[in-house]
Amino acid sequence: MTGTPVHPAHWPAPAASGPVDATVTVPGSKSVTNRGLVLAALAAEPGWLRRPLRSRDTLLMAEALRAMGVRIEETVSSDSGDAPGGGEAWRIIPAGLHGPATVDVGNAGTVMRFLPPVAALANGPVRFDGDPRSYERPLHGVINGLRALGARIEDDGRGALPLTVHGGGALDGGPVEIDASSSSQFVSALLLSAPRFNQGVELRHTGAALPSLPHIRMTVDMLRAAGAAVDTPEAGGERNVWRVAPSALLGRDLVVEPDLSNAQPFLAAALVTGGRVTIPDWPEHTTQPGDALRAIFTEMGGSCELGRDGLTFTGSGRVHGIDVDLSDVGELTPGIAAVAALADSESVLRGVAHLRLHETDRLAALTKEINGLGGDVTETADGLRIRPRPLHGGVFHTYDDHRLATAAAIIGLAVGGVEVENVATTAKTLPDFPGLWTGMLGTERAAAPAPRA
Ligand SMILES: O=C(O)C1=C[C@@H](OP(=O)(O)O)[C@@H](O)[C@H](O)C1
Ligand SMILES: C=C(OP(=O)(O)O)C(=O)O
Repeated sequence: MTGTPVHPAHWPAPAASGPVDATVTVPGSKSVTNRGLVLAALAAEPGWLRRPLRSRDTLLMAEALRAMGVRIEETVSSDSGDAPGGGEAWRIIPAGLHGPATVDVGNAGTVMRFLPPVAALANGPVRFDGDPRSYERPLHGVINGLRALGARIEDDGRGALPLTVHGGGALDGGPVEIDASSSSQFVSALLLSAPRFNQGVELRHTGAALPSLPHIRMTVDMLRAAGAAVDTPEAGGERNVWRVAPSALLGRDLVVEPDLSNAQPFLAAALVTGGRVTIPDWPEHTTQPGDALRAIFTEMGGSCELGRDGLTFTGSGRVHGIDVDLSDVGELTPGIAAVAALADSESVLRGVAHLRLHETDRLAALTKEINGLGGDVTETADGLRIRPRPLHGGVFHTYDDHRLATAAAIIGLAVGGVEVENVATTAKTLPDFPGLWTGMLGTERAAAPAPRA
């Protein structure tokens, strides 16, 4: 392990003493939970979310919907937590949406983008505010889009928080063009509420490349599963256009998949230590971007098998660099950068310029912090170039970014003396990350691997 912390408030990232061999149950998906909450709140009847993620981002979403009149009851069923119907469940009971209300978005992209359209459907003013960083994250696509669709919004003209949506109880809807090149969440936001707009929506993205396409597919899939008619005329040659017809939404009974992006550090631990990690309940089919880790980490030196027990990822003991376009799966970048810093060859991570506007400027933060441990990372116009170097211990700053903290933990497995500043920031999307991490390490195989049963 790592000895005395250099700063008592910092978390000494545990080094692995051998190959990890663990099964890690990862909590529910942030993206599915927060879409599920919004769709259930807009539905015509009550619904259930089972195994929801309970983390800062999802609790802020639930609190905001409650502030607008929705009832959300948190229950723990006495059935086994392993059964699809067992464990924690939230019952969502929609009601007439109303202001006055205040919404704290924290630093949750899903809350700051998905809820202004909901507020436009409410009766009365809804004020949006959040962490200092939320003032810097782009929101112009949602603000401009909603105004074009008939909403009244009071803001300071920067295309960002804070703002007040003066809901009129209904919204015209209709055709609208936005530039969503800085966040796919602008598109998801307008689509999620669109069945409740009088004319639905015909949404067209007009800017440069659109990031995080799997997250838009997740929005479309979940809308359809709730009974909405969504047309994506891509097949007819019309790209970046979505049509949602006005309709009532059904109350669903939805079991939330594990968060595959939060599975990343655990899979990375298998890769970096040449060990083996199983993630139970890995879905066979999913729109979550984390599913891409099967291919990405395999290319970086491991192998994986999807079976009855879940996804088992096995490291080979060697870690290779990678040249990869991450525009579809940008939220995986910090974890991939951490593994790349420990690889046997150079990596180039492309297509993720929009990460400069995430929880922090992730490209600058990863460059500074990995280089602070002796690494050689340079920023490119749209990503990172990472040349592995022998690393040493030191403080890894996290800038209130959960994925910076988990990236630091990955590096700490292989590099003694890494101190993670504010590891508690992982609570944005992952309750008790340090507990899960040390639990995984508690099951490390001894230096000589024990025979498998
Ligand atoms: O819709 C979603 O649930 C998300 C979309 C993506 O946002 P961007 O398109 O802004 O990168 C992703 O990075 C974020 O973590 C979650
Ligand atoms: C970009 C992320 O979050 P947000 O939903 O706040 O945009 C993320 O979780 O990596």
